[in-house]
Amino acid sequence: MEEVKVKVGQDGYSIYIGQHTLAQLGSLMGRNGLTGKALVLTDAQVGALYGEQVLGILAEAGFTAELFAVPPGEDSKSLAVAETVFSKAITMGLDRKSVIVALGGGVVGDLAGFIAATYLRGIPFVQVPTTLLAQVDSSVGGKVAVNHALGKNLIGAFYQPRLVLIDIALLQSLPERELASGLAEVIKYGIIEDADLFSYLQKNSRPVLAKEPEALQHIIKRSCEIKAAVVEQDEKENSLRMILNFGHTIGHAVEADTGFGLYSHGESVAIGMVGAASLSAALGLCSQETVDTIRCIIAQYNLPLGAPECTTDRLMPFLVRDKKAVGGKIHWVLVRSIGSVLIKDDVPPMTVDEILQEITC
Ligand SMILES: NC(=O)c1ccc[n+]([C@@H]2O[C@H](COP(=O)([O-])OP(=O)(O)OC[C@H]3O[C@@H](n4cnc5c(N)ncnc54)[C@H](O)[C@@H]3O)[C@@H](O)[C@H]2O)c1
Ligand SMILES: O=C(O)C(=O)C[C@@H](O)[C@H](O)[C@H](O)COP(=O)(O)O
Ligand SMILES: [Zn+2]
Repeated sequence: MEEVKVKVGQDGYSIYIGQHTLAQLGSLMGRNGLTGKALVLTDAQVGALYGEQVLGILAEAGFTAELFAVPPGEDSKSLAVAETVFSKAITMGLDRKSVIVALGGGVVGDLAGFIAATYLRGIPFVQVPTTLLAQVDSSVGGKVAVNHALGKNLIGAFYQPRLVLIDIALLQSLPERELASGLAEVIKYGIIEDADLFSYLQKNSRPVLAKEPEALQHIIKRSCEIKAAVVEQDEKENSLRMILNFGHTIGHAVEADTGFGLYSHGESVAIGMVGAASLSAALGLCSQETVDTIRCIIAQYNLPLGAPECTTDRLMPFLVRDKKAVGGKIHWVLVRSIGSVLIKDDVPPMTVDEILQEITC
């Protein structure tokens, strides 16, 4: 098992990464000062696969644990579903020393973190991510939120978990489409920070798509290291952290415009990365070759390059509501070359319009 530290807040926390690590959940929680009651929040699909096993592991470590499953899918990241979880927490008698364990993908993790941040004004929570996307991205860094019909993640907080336990063996049951979705965020890390990771992905699509443990361990650890380093420097997204949002300005607009479900989060980010790369080239910031390289890796990992269901007019209002916008100015994360990005807040709306036309045709 490898360990990546996230040095944020008073004590920071650890991300534990390995094969068949789940059995150590209870002991790691104990070692990190957690005891008492535990509410394991999951979705119905993940709960059916791993719920009983996790309850057993926690019981053996002395926790009084109960499972609560929400419906699978993005719709569960809502205030309505959060309300049902709050009711469970209250009837179970969770107190400030109790813990919420997020067992699932990014939907469960973001929802569980939101509940943990607000229930009794904050109780500890632990991330046990079960999708690749959650293992490389959403379980780390403390962005917790639910959606609003008018936009993604509009109601939330920065609230860090007490530990993250990644068991790559859990990915064996993950459907291909969900694996690809997580790979979109790994491609993102390559573009924003690490040309070597990008080149590893270009050369190793076979073992990665075949879920070979060595390949998974490599890309997950590297992704967590990159995210941890960024979050340590700018936890609340005042500047540097914006780079983790590469592809998300358009990506979130695509997700919202298609009703949160037609395209998964990772697929929407893939489309958004194509848009952001084309925008960068249109502004003379990167070469057309860089755009083609990005399009090529996205296609290599079976991810979409555009969203023909969307229209420019409908996407525009979502862009303005991007959380990186200040005073109506959108902060775009743009690419210079693979491994290097920059932030720009003076992109002409006409150029954005042209790029949106391209990705929606
Ligand atoms: N907080 C952050 O920093 C952050 C970062 C990236 C994404 N996100 C959020 O994460 C969410 C997307 O997360 P996701 O892609 O994990 O989607 P998800 O949580 O909806 O999971 C995808 C599907 O996979 C199933 N699943 C999960 N684990 C499984 C397993 N091991 N085996 C079989 N099936 C399994 C789930 O039941 C679900 O149907 C979005 O809401 C996005 O906004 C947050
Ligand atoms: O951790 C971050 O910071 C990110 O931007 C990671 C993104 O992959 C993630 O989708 C995040 O939830 C987006 O946040 P938002 O602030 O744009 O809602
Ligand atoms: Zn994302």
